[in-house]
Amino acid sequence: MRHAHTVEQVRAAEAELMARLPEGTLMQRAAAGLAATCARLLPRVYGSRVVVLAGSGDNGGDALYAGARLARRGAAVSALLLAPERVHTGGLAALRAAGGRVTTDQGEFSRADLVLDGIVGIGGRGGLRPEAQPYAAAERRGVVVAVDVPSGVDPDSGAVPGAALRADVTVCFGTYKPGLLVDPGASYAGIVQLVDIGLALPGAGVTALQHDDLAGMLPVPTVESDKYRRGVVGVAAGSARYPGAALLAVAGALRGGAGAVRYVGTAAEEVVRRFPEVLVTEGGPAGAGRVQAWVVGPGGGDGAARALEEALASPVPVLVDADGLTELARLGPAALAGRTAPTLLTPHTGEAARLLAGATAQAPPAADELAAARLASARRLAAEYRATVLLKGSTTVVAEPTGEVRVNPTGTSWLATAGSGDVLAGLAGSLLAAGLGTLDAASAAAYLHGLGGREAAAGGGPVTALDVAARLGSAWRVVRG
Ligand SMILES: NC(=O)C1=CN([C@@H]2O[C@H](COP(=O)(O)OP(=O)(O)OC[C@H]3O[C@@H](n4cnc5c(N)ncnc54)[C@H](OP(=O)(O)O)[C@@H]3O)[C@@H](O)[C@H]2O)[C@@H](O)CC1
Ligand SMILES: [K+]
Repeated sequence: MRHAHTVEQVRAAEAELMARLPEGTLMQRAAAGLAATCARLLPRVYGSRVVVLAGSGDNGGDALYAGARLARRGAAVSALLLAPERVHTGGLAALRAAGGRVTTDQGEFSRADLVLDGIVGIGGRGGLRPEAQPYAAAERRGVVVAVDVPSGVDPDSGAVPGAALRADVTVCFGTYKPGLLVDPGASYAGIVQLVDIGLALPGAGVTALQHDDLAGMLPVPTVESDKYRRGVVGVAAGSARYPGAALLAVAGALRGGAGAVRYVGTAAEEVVRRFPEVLVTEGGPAGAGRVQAWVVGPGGGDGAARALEEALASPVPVLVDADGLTELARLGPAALAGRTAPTLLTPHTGEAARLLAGATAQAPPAADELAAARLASARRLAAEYRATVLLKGSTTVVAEPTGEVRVNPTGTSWLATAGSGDVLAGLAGSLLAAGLGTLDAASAAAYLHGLGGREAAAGGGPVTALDVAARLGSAWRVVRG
């Protein structure tokens, strides 16, 4: 699991540790880890050209001290100072003492084998300032290593409010920052490496699953398992207008670990023809047999209102997607007030905007605003509806009403394809039926779905939702080792 902490949490832990250590110890730990990563990235340190972009704070100090360490190993290190009158004096002195120099030739940025971005770190606000903006657009031949955070990325939210420096590698200190894991910030961070500097941190509000976490979470049948013990997932999806959504949701549900899939709705004939193993019932959820979790809404059309009402009245977990969400936005959070079992909402940003409007009786916010602040948007929605919310997008995030968030590290932009969300809904519902809680089911489903998407897109071409569903089995095998 990757744990990410806010700037406020990092500052508090830093102050507590600094009070017990000789001055400068933390910065030296940070610089040592940074220099070690840079040395690994260079074919050889001796003779390579390194440029340090140094801003006015300790982030610049880290970069200058790391530059000094590389200079001592024979690199030709020069520093471009963004605020010369406020540069970190200790860092600059160390660099000079090691044979590094200050330059004003911005062209050195483009010629460097490696650039250290120490313009601004967790003290940064807003995008790059005018003096740093040319570097965001400049050509580069070497690798760019961001110090703690790519400059211009908001560490807490991942928002990129103006120009930012795109990194190939980000070396962060003490903990991950949420902005390194959530787009758009994550897309500026490249590969993120963590250097332990000894901070004692509280529980993380934002986490990201890794392969090992999935291996421990996914349901595994035992010798005593029968289909009912493994869970039956009910899928109320598809309509005369969108029969395909039923097939895609069922395709996802069949690969989520539940023992059986029960389909209710008007696409029953097509579903059985395609998937003979599925139990089918005409009508709505209320008249169907026993299930351990419901998925309602994909392609539901006019039938979505009734399916939603019946599913929400049941005492089992319910996942609401697509047309079910449109209906829920109309009803508002009151529709979930009487639920005794958990509810999982899986909106894209457009649906999230409608849901928020339904909760606040205000005009819906712009979907791109929600996407730019996706952590805050998902948290707000989860709090308003008192439900778990999986907000789809370039980084899918799952938020609990408590504010706890999991961000999904897998995925590919090829997943933004018609029907992909139907597969995800079926998969997550199946994991719910198999007994996972809403947070685990949603984040595990997003993870597997992302891996399936990556695998389907491995050749570099477009993928279809069915391609993704077909790869889910192998995604399970990958994470279970
Ligand atoms: N926490 C830890 O445990 C450890 C932290 N360490 C390191 O310290 C870093 C934090 O250092 P920090 O506090 O000095 O802040 P930092 O990010 O260098 O900014 C400095 C100043 O920049 C300015 N500024 C603001 N926005 C800007 C912008 N967009 N573009 C340009 N400038 C901008 C603003 O000043 P202003 O100009 O507004 O007066 C601000 O005060 C941290 O990221 C890590 O690298 C490690 O050494 C070890 C342990
Ligand atoms: K930086």
